[in-house]
Amino acid sequence: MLTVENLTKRFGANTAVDRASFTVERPMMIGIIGRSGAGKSTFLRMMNRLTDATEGKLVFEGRDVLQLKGSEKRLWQSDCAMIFQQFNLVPRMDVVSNVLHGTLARRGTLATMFNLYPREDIHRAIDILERLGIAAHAAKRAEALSGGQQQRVAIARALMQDPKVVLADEPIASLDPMNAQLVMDDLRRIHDEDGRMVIANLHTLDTARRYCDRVIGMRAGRIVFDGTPAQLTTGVARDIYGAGADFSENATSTEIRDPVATAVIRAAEVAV
Ligand SMILES: Nc1ncnc2c1ncn2[C@@H]1O[C@H](COP(=O)(O)OP(=O)(O)OP(=O)(O)O)[C@@H](O)[C@H]1O
Repeated sequence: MLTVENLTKRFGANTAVDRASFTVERPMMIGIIGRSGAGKSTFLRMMNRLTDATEGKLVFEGRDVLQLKGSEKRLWQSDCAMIFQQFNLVPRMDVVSNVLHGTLARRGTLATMFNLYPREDIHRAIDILERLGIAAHAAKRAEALSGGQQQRVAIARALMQDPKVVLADEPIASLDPMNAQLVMDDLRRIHDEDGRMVIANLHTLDTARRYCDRVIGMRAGRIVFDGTPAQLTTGVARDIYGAGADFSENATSTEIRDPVATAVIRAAEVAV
């Protein structure tokens, strides 16, 4: 369903992504790992057309999305929602309006200017917030929420687009371990329950191993590993990160392993 062929991005003399190629046969959860500057963000930005590729193809369900223009490109961007490290919400706007922003691509300018949303969209936004356990915060300003809650609002906004693919660029890099786990659980659920493809850039190995069906390792713009979490041994990881024999996986660990405390947080949030 997705074929990436020799995808390349150059910024002047710097090759950020260098002839990346891989194929995905069915929706799955894919983690992309690699050190800072490896080209992970540039890859995601090319995929949803925030950045133009220099060369190569990216074929999704039979169409090279790199060739799409105008309304077709906007439709693809709606099919391919993106979540960012810094949430990118409108801080002073309430949560439900932030979620409704996920419908912007298919709404008219006037309706957008005056915040006119169809009733069914408002109900759907609240249903999505409920599903993510944050409906109790619907009327609050986004800036009043914790980082983890804000990221879940960003996920709700993405789901509002009913996307086929969710791209997440370091979705947990700004979160504490507990909130990181809540956000990763939600990303996994929207793959498991909805069948959406999720591609997440992750800065921690243990998260990639724990949540992803497949892991792609990038180093200096190239794909140097593509396999299952089980194949991602410490030796392979050392290679991806270009580290020496003293490489410690703990340095890339979020230690998000406390299910009891997570359940307590979820229950407390629902009760608020
Ligand atoms: N807009 C840009 N202009 C020039 N160079 C850029 C631009 N965006 C990225 N680069 C360069 O491309 C390379 C890959 O950057 P990219 O942000 O994709 O890496 P990354 O793996 O996502 O790293 P990080 O985890 O730090 O975000 C880097 O050398 C970076 O400096």
